[in-house]
Amino acid sequence: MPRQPIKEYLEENPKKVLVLDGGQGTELENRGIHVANPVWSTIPFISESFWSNASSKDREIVKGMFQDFLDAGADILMTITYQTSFKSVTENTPIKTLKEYNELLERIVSFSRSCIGDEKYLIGCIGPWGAHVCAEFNGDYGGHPENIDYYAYFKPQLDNFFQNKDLDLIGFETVPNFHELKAILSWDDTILSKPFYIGLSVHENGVLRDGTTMNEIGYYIKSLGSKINPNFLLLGINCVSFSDSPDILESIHKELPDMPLIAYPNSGEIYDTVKKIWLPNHYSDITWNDVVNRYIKAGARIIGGCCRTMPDDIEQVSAAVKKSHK
Ligand code: MET
Ligand SMILES: [Zn+2]
Repeated sequence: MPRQPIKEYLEENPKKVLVLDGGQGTELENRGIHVANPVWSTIPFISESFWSNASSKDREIVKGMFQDFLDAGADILMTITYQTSFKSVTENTPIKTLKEYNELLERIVSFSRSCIGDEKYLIGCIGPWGAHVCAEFNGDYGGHPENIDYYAYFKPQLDNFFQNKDLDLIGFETVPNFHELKAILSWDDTILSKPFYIGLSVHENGVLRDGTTMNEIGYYIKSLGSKINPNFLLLGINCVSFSDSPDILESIHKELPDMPLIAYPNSGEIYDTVKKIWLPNHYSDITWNDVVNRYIKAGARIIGGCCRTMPDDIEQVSAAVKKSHK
């Protein structure tokens, strides 16, 4: 077994920080894949030619992206499965059965593993319910978010990922709603049977997108006490504003000082949904080095980038992490 189990690695090396890759969906878009469709960055994997034609252009693009993140210094990379829930895939692609869906996930995971080799860690990435209903950035899960059957939504992807030995960690990303967070934390280690983390989607002003404060989240997690799933390894933030992210991570650390954290912000650019362009980040004087140092002081153990962060960003994260290890 070339990789030490990630839980053991984090426990035995309390001062070490792992470098995560950058924003994959937006990076594939930069490289020419048209991701504007209901299953977003899953799209290249839906076409049979991706699998049957070894020199398919999309295949080269995905491989090239993984290689560039590896060259930038990533220790841990993600499968491109943010919008690959059973519901999204079966409603929007020719894939209709559980058998075909499982084949799709197995192909994606084993392809990702072949791109990154056996030594790096691989995260099975799972987008929130919000990714299915376009609500990751407003947390609006309708009138009765408590009645949504989150388990039914996640189950096919979870069942598949939890039995796949190529995956070291499961990532619930961009979770914007407190009811969804509580649902995930209510599942025990028979359901969530391998290490997982939760990345929260947090507004610039520091509250979860649905308005829940970090204090309420901290209080809730502490109240679970020994009932907490032992596979819950890290809590953190992803796809939040680059410049506000250190304050946000520090606020989580203040509530839960012993919790290992994960942080991977977006580039800080804002997407103009009308003009369909990215508008610049107004705080470009803040560097990755500053951000990474503040994250590490606040208990971060995995650091990388989300949407619109590129290999060049990961190189800067990696340089800052290396300096901190000296
Ligand atoms: C909307 S956040 C998207 C996160 C996902 N891991 C990606 O970069 O593709
Ligand atoms: Zn993102």
